[in-house]
Amino acid sequence: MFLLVLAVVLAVAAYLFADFVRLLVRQARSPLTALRGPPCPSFFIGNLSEMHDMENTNLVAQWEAAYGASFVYRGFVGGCRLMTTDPAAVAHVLGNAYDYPKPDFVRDSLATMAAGHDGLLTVEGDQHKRQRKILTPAFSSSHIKSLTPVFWDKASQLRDIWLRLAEADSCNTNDAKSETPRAFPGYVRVDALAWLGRATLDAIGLAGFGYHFNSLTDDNNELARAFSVIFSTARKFRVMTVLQVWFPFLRKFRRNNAVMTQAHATMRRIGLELIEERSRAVIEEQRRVLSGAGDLKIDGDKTVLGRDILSVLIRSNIASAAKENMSVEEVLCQISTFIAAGHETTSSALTWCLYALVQHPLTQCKLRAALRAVEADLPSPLSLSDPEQLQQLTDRLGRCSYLDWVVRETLRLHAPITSTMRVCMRDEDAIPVASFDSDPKRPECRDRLGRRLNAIRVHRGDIVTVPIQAINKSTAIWGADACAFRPERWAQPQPPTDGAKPPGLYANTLTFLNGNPLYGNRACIGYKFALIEMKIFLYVLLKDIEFAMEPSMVVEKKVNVVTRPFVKSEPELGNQMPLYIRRAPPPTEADAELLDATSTS
Ligand code: HEM
Repeated sequence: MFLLVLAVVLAVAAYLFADFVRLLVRQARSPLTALRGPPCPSFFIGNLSEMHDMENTNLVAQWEAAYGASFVYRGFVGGCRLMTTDPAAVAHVLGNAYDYPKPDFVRDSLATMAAGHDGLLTVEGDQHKRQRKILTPAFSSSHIKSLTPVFWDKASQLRDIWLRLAEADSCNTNDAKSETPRAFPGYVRVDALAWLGRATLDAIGLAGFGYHFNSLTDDNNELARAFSVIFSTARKFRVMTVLQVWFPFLRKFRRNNAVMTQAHATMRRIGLELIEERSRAVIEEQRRVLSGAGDLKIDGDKTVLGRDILSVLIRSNIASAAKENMSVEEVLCQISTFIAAGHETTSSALTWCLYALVQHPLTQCKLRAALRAVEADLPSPLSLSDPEQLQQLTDRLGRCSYLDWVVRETLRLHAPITSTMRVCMRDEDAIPVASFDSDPKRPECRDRLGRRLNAIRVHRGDIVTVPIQAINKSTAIWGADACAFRPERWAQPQPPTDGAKPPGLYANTLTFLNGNPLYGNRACIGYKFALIEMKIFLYVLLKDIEFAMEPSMVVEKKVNVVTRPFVKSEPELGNQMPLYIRRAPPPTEADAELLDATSTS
């Protein structure tokens, strides 16, 4: 017995050792070793430890200033990874997404967090192309527009809850620290992150799957609890995590406690019930259409009985040729993928937007004036049950420039996903860099010996990091005030005005990434959903509520896939955004002047 155990241990050790040697050889032969980069503080984990806090330390900007737009940092056992803020290099990597997929340790980590191994976020190649084609109709502008009543409803529900809290005795609130400081008489403290998280979860549940989480009013929904367990179990930075990156074998030894297993089982059971229910409804819908019963006819999304994304996905799935269909397992993974991808990203964006507005009270006042002007000549009060009125208002919000500028500036400066990683799967490749002649402000790309490069050579297995947030606020792209929150910069038609623009899908930023339908489109499929949702929430909340923050409070960013706020002086409260709220005073004549300022800035 002892010998058998010894043999197994030796076999495993030999296997790991061989893998380790292969890794060292591959890393040593990578052409990336020729590039410049910061010193490596640790042989074992390279620069990874200092990068953990890079959204607060502006580390990438410091590295960019020292080594240019493309340089290498070190990963596990000194492996060189390319980091680039160069628009041409980023465009090449994102534009050839099927040759530059997410590394398998990233996919694996996203899959175990919630997205599943067969969801759109984690699949690659032909499977991704097929899924994206089936899912695209569910995210068309017209379809997203038909989902807006859900956003109006949830935003109004949150506003009413906040106003009730604000108007009740502040000592009676359930929020963590209800004591109102003297600086804010008449205000009450709420944790905006938690409340917005609940509201956006409710919204994705209804708009995505016709499922009522009711998390704004009920703490006990079992699916909401399952998701909260899964998200909060997101892994901490541990040596084991680093080892699992390179030795997939070790991923089998992840700590998966009973609560987590139970949460996954709940997610699966409810997901299957939802699919069955929706499939039955869609098949019945089609049967009635084919038999000529009732007044139903198939007319794109307009015949939707349930307008939710899952119904459209099932309908689109049924309409595809059999070999193009998604399996039940794949459909199941889309449910958790959309909840994972669409809920905390949007609540993070909204939370950071409110943060930016409390830091810039004049902008908050201007935005409120602009929002109040949107409904100036509509019958008042707004009726949520009048779809025509809601549609009219949604269209007007779409045309409110100042709201659009605030949303763009928030998503530029506070991208909820701050970086992404890709791995080269071509045997070798030359990643182009922006030429110095086309963009003289940009530092040239040079190797360790100081030689100017027109392209960066990479081999299969080389990792490329795209620092989304750092590119969004790069001074080389956005100018000297790149780090300032200044919505007025969007008064120009297409900022940034000179130099090479980042190859982003939205507002010349990389917040939603970008893609190429032929070679791999990994851009955010839900970006129109997120933008409309954000605008409706901001309209409903800002119009009636005034927000403030204790000036002494230092808020930092903590990145765990999504960026969340963290108050330095209150670490025991974890991620939070403590804001002070009160009912906004009625409009005054000064609002008209503010409104003028928004249109002339
Ligand atoms: C402000 C809100 C949002 C932001 C900033 C955001 C950002 C992103 C980013 C950066 C990616 C690419 C990730 C990568 O490849 O590394 C992505 C992908 C994705 N997003 Fe979003 N997202 C948001 C909202 C949403 C919403 C509301 C949904 C769904 C309802 C959604 C669904 C997805 C999906 C399914 C993918 C994977 C797409 C693919 O690989 O083909 N996102 N998102």
